[in-house]
Amino acid sequence: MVAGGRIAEGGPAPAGEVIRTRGLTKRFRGGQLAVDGLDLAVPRGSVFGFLGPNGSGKTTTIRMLMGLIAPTDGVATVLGEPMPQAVDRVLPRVGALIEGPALYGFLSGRDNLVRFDAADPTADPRTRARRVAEALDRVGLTAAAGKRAKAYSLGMKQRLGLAAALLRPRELLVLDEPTNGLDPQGMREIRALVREVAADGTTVFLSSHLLDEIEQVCTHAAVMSRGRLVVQGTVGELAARAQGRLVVRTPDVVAAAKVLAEHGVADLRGGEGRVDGVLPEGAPVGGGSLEGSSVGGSWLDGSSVDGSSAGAEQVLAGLCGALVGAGVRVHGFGLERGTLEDAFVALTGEGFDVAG
Ligand SMILES: Nc1ncnc2c1ncn2[C@@H]1O[C@H](COP(=O)(O)OP(=O)(O)OP(=O)(O)O)[C@@H](O)[C@H]1O
Repeated sequence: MVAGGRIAEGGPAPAGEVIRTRGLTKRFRGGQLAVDGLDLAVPRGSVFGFLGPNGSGKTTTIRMLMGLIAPTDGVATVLGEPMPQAVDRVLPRVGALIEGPALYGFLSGRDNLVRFDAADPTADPRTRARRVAEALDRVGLTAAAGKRAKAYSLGMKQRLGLAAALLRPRELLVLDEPTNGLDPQGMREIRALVREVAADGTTVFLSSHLLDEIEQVCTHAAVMSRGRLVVQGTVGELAARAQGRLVVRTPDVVAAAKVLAEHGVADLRGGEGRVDGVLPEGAPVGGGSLEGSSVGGSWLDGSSVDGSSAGAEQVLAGLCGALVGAGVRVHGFGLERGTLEDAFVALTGEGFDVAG
């Protein structure tokens, strides 16, 4: 599919990718490898969460995507254009909020927006007041529009920054940790805004170190760890598959655990009428073997997601057959959905803040 491909007129689904990188790499002068061979694909129309612990390379990636710094190696395409080469053509189509908005504290919220709008050579001065009023309304700052920006709370400043990014219709909105430092109410406001913007058809790319934020607002996610992409896919795929635990309901707990252990199910836990455990990658099942791409850490390469569910089903069927064949009474059998947090901790071996 062509990167940045346009939606066909009247076409039902968003087509193409708004961001695509190949081998994108940034090594800073001091030798620090901040981003290491990143292959990222952000589908048009998605709310794409770029997740990773502090220092994992998110901001550096965003700065390369926006043409603020040049990559050491690799290529980045944004809205179908190469970056940073096409920065002048691409940036007018992108709203960005990176490292907090650059506001004049002594100016009112409204006058800050007037200033942003005036800095845009393509913005018609005759319709400026209307654009500014609409942007203020959109982020809920109409009542506070006359207040100096330095008197705004952090959440209000972020909303004003978003209003500035949304003064004109955008195809892509890029937000670097948009809720960082906000209280729960401020976070809710920003997340609601992100959802609204996305519902209007703008693709949103937002970085975060908060898992539940990604779960709440994003359709897709990519996980960074130490400059490398660990995984990317839809949020549903990530949560559902990376850490699903097999749950067997049975009165024969000991016998069931024995059979499951023999078939490679790990981390077995027995309880009242139930046994659960983890399907390991490559576990032998019913004489066959589990495909490497089906379950476990390595399946999420972004390309084999659909094909892998058939593999998982086969594994489950084999296990169920083995239990029944061994005389275990199976009253319930299935995979329990893991949370995104389970998935990411398993994939990165790192913990996350899950506040918010
Ligand atoms: N200008 C720079 N010079 C040298 N090293 C840098 C520079 N900018 C970032 N780094 C390093 O690159 C790595 C990635 O940083 P980056 O800011 O991209 O991570 P991040 O995931 O955005 O983290 P955070 O959430 O803390 O912003 C870190 O080790 C950081 O110290």
